[in-house]
Amino acid sequence: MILGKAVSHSLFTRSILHCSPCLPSFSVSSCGRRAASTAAALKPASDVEVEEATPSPAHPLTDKDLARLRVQRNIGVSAHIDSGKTTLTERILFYTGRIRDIHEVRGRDSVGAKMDSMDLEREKGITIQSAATFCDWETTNAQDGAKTKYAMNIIDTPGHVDFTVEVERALRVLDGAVLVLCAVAGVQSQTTTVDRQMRRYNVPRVSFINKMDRPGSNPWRIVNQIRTKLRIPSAAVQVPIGVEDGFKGVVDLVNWRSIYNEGVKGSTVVYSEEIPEAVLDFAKVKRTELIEQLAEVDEEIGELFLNDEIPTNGQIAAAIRRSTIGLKFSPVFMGSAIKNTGVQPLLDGVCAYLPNPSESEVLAHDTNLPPTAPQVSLSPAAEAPMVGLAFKLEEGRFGQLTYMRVYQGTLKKGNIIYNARTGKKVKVPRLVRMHSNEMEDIDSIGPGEICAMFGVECSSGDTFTDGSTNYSMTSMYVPEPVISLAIKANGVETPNFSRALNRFQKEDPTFRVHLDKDSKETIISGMGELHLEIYVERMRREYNVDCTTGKPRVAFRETITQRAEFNYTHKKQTGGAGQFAKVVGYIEPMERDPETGKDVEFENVVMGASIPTNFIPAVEKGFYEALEKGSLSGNAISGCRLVLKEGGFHAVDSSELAFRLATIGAFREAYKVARPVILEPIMTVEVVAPSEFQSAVIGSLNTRRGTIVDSEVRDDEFTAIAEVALNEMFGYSNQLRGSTQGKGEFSMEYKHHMPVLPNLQKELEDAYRKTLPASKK
Ligand SMILES: Nc1nc2c(ncn2[C@@H]2O[C@H](COP(=O)(O)OP(=O)(O)OP(=O)(O)O)[C@@H](O)[C@H]2O)c(=O)[nH]1
Repeated sequence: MILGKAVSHSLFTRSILHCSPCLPSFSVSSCGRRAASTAAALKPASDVEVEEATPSPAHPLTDKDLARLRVQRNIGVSAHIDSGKTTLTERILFYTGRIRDIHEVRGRDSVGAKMDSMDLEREKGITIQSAATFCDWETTNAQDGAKTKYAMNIIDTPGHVDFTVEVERALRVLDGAVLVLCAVAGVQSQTTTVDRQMRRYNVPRVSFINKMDRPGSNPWRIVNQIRTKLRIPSAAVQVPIGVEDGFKGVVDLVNWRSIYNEGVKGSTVVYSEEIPEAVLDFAKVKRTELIEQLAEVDEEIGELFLNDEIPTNGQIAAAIRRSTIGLKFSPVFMGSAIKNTGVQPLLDGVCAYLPNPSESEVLAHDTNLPPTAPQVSLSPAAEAPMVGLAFKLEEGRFGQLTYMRVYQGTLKKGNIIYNARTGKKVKVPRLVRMHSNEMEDIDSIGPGEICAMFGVECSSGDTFTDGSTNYSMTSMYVPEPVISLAIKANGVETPNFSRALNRFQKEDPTFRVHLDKDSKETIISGMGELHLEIYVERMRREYNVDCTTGKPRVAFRETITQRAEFNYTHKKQTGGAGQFAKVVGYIEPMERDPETGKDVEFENVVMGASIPTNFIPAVEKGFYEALEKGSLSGNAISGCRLVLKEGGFHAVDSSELAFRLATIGAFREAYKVARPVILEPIMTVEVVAPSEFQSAVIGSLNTRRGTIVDSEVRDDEFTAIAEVALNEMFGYSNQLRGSTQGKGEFSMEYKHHMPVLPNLQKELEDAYRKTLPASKK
């Protein structure tokens, strides 16, 4: 465990989360992607002929499209920290021929894993940025030996929750995922976070129980946890041959055969029709369990089951595929990435059971239509008008790189494309396919594929079209920062200081920078200490800027609890041109959008010409400026909508400045009446420690005003999950170490912001008032 150990030197140890109870089965959300209709009765390529999904009526898929899409997979590898995602991906790259040798995460050869391409990642042994790679995989049909070559885009995402936005980005654009779990630790706090993110974007997943070689590994406990903790109907599609040190292969329950890895680094896969005697009976039981689970979620198997008929291998495989794509089931694979066992069968499973790009419906808004109009369904037809989503920006050695998933049509080098948000057009000068930090130039990219473009300025989450449509895709969910600190360049501040901060902000929407107007300090905010630490370190390494940082502070926020009207006139007549602007409207509390995380909004409902339209943007600007600093504690204001109803202007004295200042003044007045409160981040804290320390751990969480929401005792260790205010977590890693003889581990993740207790509110208000100049008190 890299970071959660109680020996961590850091103030807070990094954050991970247990989500609130999940829905019993996957729900359909409107995050721009809907689960594919299961009616298409999709069958696995490795076993039976594949039927394709219903084509979009507007742009039907041609046979050529279908042939291309059928063998395409865009998948992510996600999990709790240290489950072995990077180690697994390294094997995948090796077996698919992408890399010539395997290098371990923090391995002795000091090369580091391919996908951890940043120096910092290799040093710390953690994944910080998600890396995309492209590879091929050939499967062999178990029945007739027919071979099929698949093209895969794989994204290895960070497990650490401070970099959660990287996971969001990846899942937004992937068609399927591999959820990696440790065979000993099982479902951990971050597993549930990743699970929630997969649900948000309706991403079907196969599960992979890794580390089967570890002492104490127990895949059946993990399968059970997937069912009960993640509430996903699931069943193993394999049974291990040998345990722990003796783990040497798996029984394939679908095709009823044994699979072993042999040769150099397990690169030869040996199939045998003989099932070892030691596991034969058990494998039969588990195959029956697989069929029973499928009967619960799949009609065809359900029917056969009721009639006491035994499904064929092909029928079982087809049912797994249908129910996985239909978000009703997750097949469970097992292996040991480090021991090179079970990885190739997992790859076969990815091809067999995860969807191709035509099998999930992707939606976009037509911005020509009113926002309430139904969204349009995009079609992965090569000849359709191009629509793509820029999901990640990265500034590398060669300039800005923009990662894009093309959803519809074809993107070609030299094409003119339009940014749907800004309306700006841009020529695509260079198109590449990424392999971690190396690239391959390409001339064009078809729908359903992932590529990177050079020289395309935009923000992450922007939609690009070829200009013939006005489609725009919803962006991804961006959580609120929870921690902030003041940062200052040592010595004279060079332009590199702001250059670096600007670049990081563009790359990462959870990293924010603002200038505190009163203290004149630059404040950076993010998802956790490690998150900010990494950026400070990157400033030093990549921009040659050494910085001093202040003490990490909790990112408190302010919000309003009731609606308040305003009717405000800003008037100034001090010789020369005067200033005049009048604004009338109200502010009201606003719920956070569960999809995008947006919780502030400006709405203009002015009828007639009481405010000329050219001044409206100045009102909006004034509103956002006023939100930067609440009057209670100086923290930013969230959860607030401003509605502008009418106003007044003067032919000579009205200006943008006057309207901006009028709005700030109006907001400040209304804010006092809107019963403002201070909010603090509440974290979900997970502690794992030997059972003998249970009462000490629970006691310490209680004294920190924590609410215990779940606990579990296993053999000789226990897990406690509590909700605790981040402000109460200072010094917790030291305390935990002391109270558990260094054997306890903890992790935490942001849950939500909640109003602080009245005494803390008073304390924060008093402290803030002291920092203000006399005129503002
Ligand atoms: N015993 C055992 N150890 C493994 C296995 N796979 C990975 N590990 C070890 O587990 C540790 C974490 O592996 P990583 O591949 O870095 O895990 P990760 O999930 O990518 O970690 P983050 O990127 O930090 O989230 C490393 O020390 C690996 O050597 C496995 O199959 N068996």
